Amino acid sequence: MDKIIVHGGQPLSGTVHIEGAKNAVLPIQAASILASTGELILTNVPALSDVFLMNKVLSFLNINVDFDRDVKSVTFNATKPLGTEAPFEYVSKMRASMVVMGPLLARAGRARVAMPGGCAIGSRPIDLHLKGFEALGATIEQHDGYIEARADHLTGANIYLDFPSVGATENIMMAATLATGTTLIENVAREPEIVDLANVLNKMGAKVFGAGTETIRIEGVPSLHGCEHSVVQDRIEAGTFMVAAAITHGNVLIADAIPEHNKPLLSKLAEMGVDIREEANGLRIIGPETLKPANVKTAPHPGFPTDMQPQVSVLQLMADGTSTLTETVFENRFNHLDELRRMNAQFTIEGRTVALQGPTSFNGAEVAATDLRAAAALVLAGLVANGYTTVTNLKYLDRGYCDFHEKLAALGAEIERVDAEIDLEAVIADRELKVM
Ligand SMILES: CC(=O)N[C@H]1[C@@H](OP(=O)(O)OP(=O)(O)OC[C@H]2O[C@@H](n3ccc(=O)[nH]c3=O)[C@H](O)[C@@H]2O)O[C@H](CO)[C@@H](O)[C@@H]1O
Ligand SMILES: C=C(OP(=O)(O)O)C(=O)O
Repeated sequence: MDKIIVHGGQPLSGTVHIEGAKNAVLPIQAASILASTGELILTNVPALSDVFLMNKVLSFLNINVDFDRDVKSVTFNATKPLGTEAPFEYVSKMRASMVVMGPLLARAGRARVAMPGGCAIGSRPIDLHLKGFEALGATIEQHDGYIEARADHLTGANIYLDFPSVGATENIMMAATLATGTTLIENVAREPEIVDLANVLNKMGAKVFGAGTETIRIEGVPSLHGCEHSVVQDRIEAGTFMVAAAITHGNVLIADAIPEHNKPLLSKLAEMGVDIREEANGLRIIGPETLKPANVKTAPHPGFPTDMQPQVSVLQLMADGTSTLTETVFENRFNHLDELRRMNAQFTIEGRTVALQGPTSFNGAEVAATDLRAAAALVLAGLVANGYTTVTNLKYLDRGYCDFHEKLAALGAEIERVDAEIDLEAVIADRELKVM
């Protein structure tokens, strides 16, 4: 496995292009199950390990999947009879493979999916998904580490989610597209990725109304067909580069960023003294000399995204004073802080809130990613650290960031990705030779 080596201290400048969103493309890939005629053709698909894994799950279900990496496009053909089982081998590697359950149940009347475990950021139960399927008329059984849902046919129902879960909203919404009658789901997730999924389903012939609001209504239809769709931009990747520009006193145009999707982050950046300029083709982020402290609390959309919490903790640690950060969505999403402590971060955690003391003079160190956004946060800290930072466990980074180090290098960062076996000293010696 590779590692990233960053030599901190370079201000970033230039333009960075944002990929299609991981959290939009994964459920949309799963939606291909619903197309009993025609092909689903997706463009703006990011080349991420999660995307490849979801393609493997779909191939296992007997769907033809053709990924053309050069043009970032995937074509799905689900017209053959489908398999109905997503095995442990896949689900254990990626929880998001759970979203095949709703469409499989709707299309094939049966879905057997390995029980997803927890992960580094929390226990992540799926009770809301299952309650939704039951309300639509499915019977659920759990044995031998698998969850099995069955229904001869699904019938529309009124469903209230105790929490606006993204995955449960997607799974139930997809199941309901082929149910008989009307389904009303209340207290649903309102993330831009939910809206993107609803847009695809409607292009496929579904009747989904209200995505992006607290209530989604679905009028069931007998069948769905293929269509073409370009995946929405990744607001979390965009936000990560915004933080990179802000902490390095940089001047970076985040091309194709969608300001409405990043409102909570942009509002915090402005509060902290970052200069934000809306331009014709994106958002320009100019980092100030001194960042002001600000308090952040994560919440479901349109609240501050938990997927930006680790990255924003680095921003807060760079601010001139103490900031608080409260995580309300996941019960264990502060793992990156222990690694940042090894780089000289000072903080105190009390329950779900951490008080971060800035300004931090980060020191380079060898640190290990514990999850996807932790990996990004550690690279960000490396960009402003004194000396060299080595970030290991890049399998997490590759789940959600495409060409991350190349994009940072193109903005002026001194960053390389090398084989884990290569010594830091050898990388430094090589770099000094190149500079001479
Ligand atoms: C692939 C994808 O889109 N992943 C995103 C999705 O994950 P995911 O869909 O798993 O997140 P959810 O919105 O479902 O989870 C949010 C919270 O609800 C809890 N919960 C969820 C379902 C359930 O049945 N019961 C339950 O208690 C979870 O444990 C968690 O504490 O939304 C999260 C919250 O914005 C993001 O961090 C993830 O990046
Ligand atoms: C937590 C995340 O993803 P997942 O739900 O796929 O683990 C994330 O994207 O930060």
